[in-house]
This record gives sequence, C-alpha cells and structure tokens, in this order.
Amino acid sequence: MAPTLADPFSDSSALTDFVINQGNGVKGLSEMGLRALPKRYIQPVEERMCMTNIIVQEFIPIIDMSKWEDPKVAKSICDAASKWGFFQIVNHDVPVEVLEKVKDATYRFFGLPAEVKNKYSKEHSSSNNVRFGTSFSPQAEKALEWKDYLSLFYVSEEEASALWPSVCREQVLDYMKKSEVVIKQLLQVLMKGLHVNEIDETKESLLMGSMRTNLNYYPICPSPELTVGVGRHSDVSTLTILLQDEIGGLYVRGNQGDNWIHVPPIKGSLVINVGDALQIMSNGRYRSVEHRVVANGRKNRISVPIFVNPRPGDMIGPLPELVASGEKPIYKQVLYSDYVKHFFRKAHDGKKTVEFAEL
Ligand SMILES: COc1cc(/C=C/C(=O)SCCNC(=O)CCNC(=O)[C@H](O)C(C)(C)COP(=O)(O)OP(=O)(O)OC[C@H]2O[C@@H](n3cnc4c(N)ncnc43)[C@H](O)[C@@H]2OP(=O)(O)O)ccc1O
Ligand SMILES: O=C(O)CCC(=O)C(=O)O
Ligand SMILES: [Fe+2]
Repeated sequence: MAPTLADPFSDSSALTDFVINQGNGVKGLSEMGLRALPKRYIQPVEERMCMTNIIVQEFIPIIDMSKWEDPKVAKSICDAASKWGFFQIVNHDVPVEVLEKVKDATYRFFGLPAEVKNKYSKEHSSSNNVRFGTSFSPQAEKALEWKDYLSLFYVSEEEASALWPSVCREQVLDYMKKSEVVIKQLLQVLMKGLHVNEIDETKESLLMGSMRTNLNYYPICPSPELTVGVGRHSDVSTLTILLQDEIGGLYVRGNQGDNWIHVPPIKGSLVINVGDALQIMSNGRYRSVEHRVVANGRKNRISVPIFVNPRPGDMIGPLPELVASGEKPIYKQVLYSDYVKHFFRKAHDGKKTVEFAEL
C-alpha cells in the first residue's frame, strides 16, 4: 500500500521500500502528487543546474548523414567527436516510424503496474541482462536521481524473446537492428580519422561487440530545481546513440569552464556521443564529454540510449595502429567489464571514471 500524503517519507526506509523494493520508482512518487521533494532527492547545490551557467548561443553540431562518405561530412563528424564529444545526426537511415514505435513502447513499459515492472528489478530479474531500476546506483549515492530505467543487454534474439518484457521487446530489437547501419557508418568515419582504414572482424567486435539499450523515464518532479534527472557523467560506451522525445533537458559540458549547452530536441534526429571506451581507444583524440539531465516540473520525459560497447571480456587500450605510429599511450590496457563495474559501483562523478584507465 502507498504511504499516506501527510508526511509520507519522513523515514528514509519507507522511501526505499516504496521506490526501490516495491518497484514504484520515482514514477510512483510523482503520481502520488507529492508537494515537496523527499529529502533523499535533494542534491548538493553544486550538483544542481544553475541557469547562469547555460550558454544559450552555442549548439552542438547537427550533421546531415545523407552524404556521410563525403570527405567534408566525414571531417565534420571527426571534428565534432574531438571538439564536443557530442553531435546530432539528421537524414540518417533509421526510419522515423521505428523511433516513434520505441518511444511508444517505452511509455507502455513504464505504464505497467509496479509489481509487473518489479519482476525485472535487480532482486527479482531472472538475468543480470535485464534490469529495471531507479536513480543510477542507489546503494552508492548520497542523493538520489529523479529517473527510472529499464536496461536491456543484448545477447541474442532467443534470449530477448525469453527474457525481455513483451510490451517493448520487438520495438527495442528493431531500433537496435535499424541503428546498426548508422553505427557502422559512424565508426568507419571515426576510424578513418585516426588513419585506421580497415575495420576487420576483430576490430568491429572491439568497437561494437556488445550493445545495451536503456529506456529512461523522467516523471514530473515536484521541485525540479533541487534535484537532477541524471547527474554529471560520461558514458562508458564506445558510442551512444540517443533518442530523446520533444521535451528537452539534456545538457552537455561546453569547452570552457563550468558552462553547459542544451541539446535541443529535433524530430527524427539522433544524438550521438563518444563514450569513455572510444576516448581510451583513440588515445584521447575523441572525447567522452560530461552530460546531465535536468528534472522537469511540468512534463514527463523519456529517452532511449543505445550504448555501443566492446564485449565485457575485451581488453581496451589505445589502438595498436596509434601506438605503432609513435604516439605515446596515455591509457593502459584494462578489462572492459572491470571498467564498467567501476563505473556502476559509484555515484555519478563527472569524468572521474576514466582515471581508472590512466597511465
Ligand atoms: C542506469 O543509469 C545510467 C546508466 C548509464 C549507462 C551508461 C553506459 O555507458 S552503459 C554501457 C555499459 N557497457 C556494457 O554494459 C557492456 C559491457 N557489460 C559488462 O561489462 C557487464 O555486463 C556488466 C555491466 C559489468 C555487468 O556484468 P555482471 O557480471 O553482470 O556484473 P555485476 O556484478 O552484476 O554488476 C556489476 C555492478 O554494476 C551494476 N550494474 C550491472 N548492470 C547494471 C545496469 N544495467 N544498470 C545499473 N547498474 C548495473 C550492478 O548492480 C553491480 O553493482 P553492485 O554494487 O551491485 O555490485 C549512464 C547514466 C545513467 O544514469
Ligand atoms: O536522457 C538523456 O537525454 C540522456 C541520458 C543519459 O545520459 C544516459 O542514459 O546515459
Ligand atoms: Fe549518458
């Protein structure tokens, strides 16, 4: 039963029980119509978004993928990956219907009763590859984040058929499959920019051997200015392909100081960002850049990132082609699953994860 509205979560264990153990998530809190934000979601002042740090006149690049092989387009992709770590693509090969269907599927999953979603929680899921959760790493976080998610690690169609929730399975699989073409185009261009001209099977597996899709749900928040949707972090992927809805709220760190740039929603576009694995493999030429999501007081928001990764058992480090050309490596070789575990076992902490691989 939901706690009463009088002072519902004066006791933090009641909050943990309702949000985490019973699987109500922050969606459940939001739908109770709370007037005040529970204390555990109040972020320290330095982690809240300050409007004066937003640069309104700057934008991350928008790249037309219809001529992706044109040297000028290829250069703009490599430049964006080096300078901003983020860009948006338009006129790519992922059909807009596929994107619309995966957004509908996201709403369908989060619309399920808490007890159904909770079957996929860390405690109840029959596999580590399917996980429904809230915030980022609640055991490690002093202040929680205002977001629920479903995380789906792809192993095979058979496993997805057996384990993924039926309300979103087909749509997520289709989104992943249709995105592969654009992922390969981007990786081909980015490797060429490093003078790595051939992507053989081993290299392809190292760059994109595993994929994880998250469905993110950010419900309406009673005091959005006191909390965050997602705190400052860089992704641990090679590349992330992010579908966002029309609400907005994703900010990327600008090139100077404590400045943040909004990523405006563009219908049919996909946001692309470099993850830590590519920063490490490119020996720092391409940059994984900090980003964060604000909470919203008026509208629910969803996003659907595909994290394109090495395989858990791969060793990652600066690519041999770069080292052979005389470049001094700035990162060591690390086991990718060790890197990812290091990321998941702490709260979001900006760009600190990458220190794990520094020489
Ligand atoms: C959730 O909010 C997020 C997420 C993100 C994500 C950004 C990314 O870039 S995700 C891409 C990560 N790469 C991969 O998943 C590919 C490689 N995969 C692996 O190496 C492994 O599958 C593994 C992720 C390391 C899990 O391996 P396993 O052997 O099952 O290890 P465990 O011991 O079970 O887990 C280790 C540790 O991580 C926590 N965890 C595992 N999966 C998830 C998940 N999907 N979401 C959140 N946390 C996860 C798990 O609880 C363990 O922690 P303990 O404290 O319990 O030990 C960006 C921003 C966000 O806000
Ligand atoms: O929701 C978004 O726009 C971004 C989410 C994000 O950064 C992530 O899931 O890693
Ligand atoms: Fe992210």
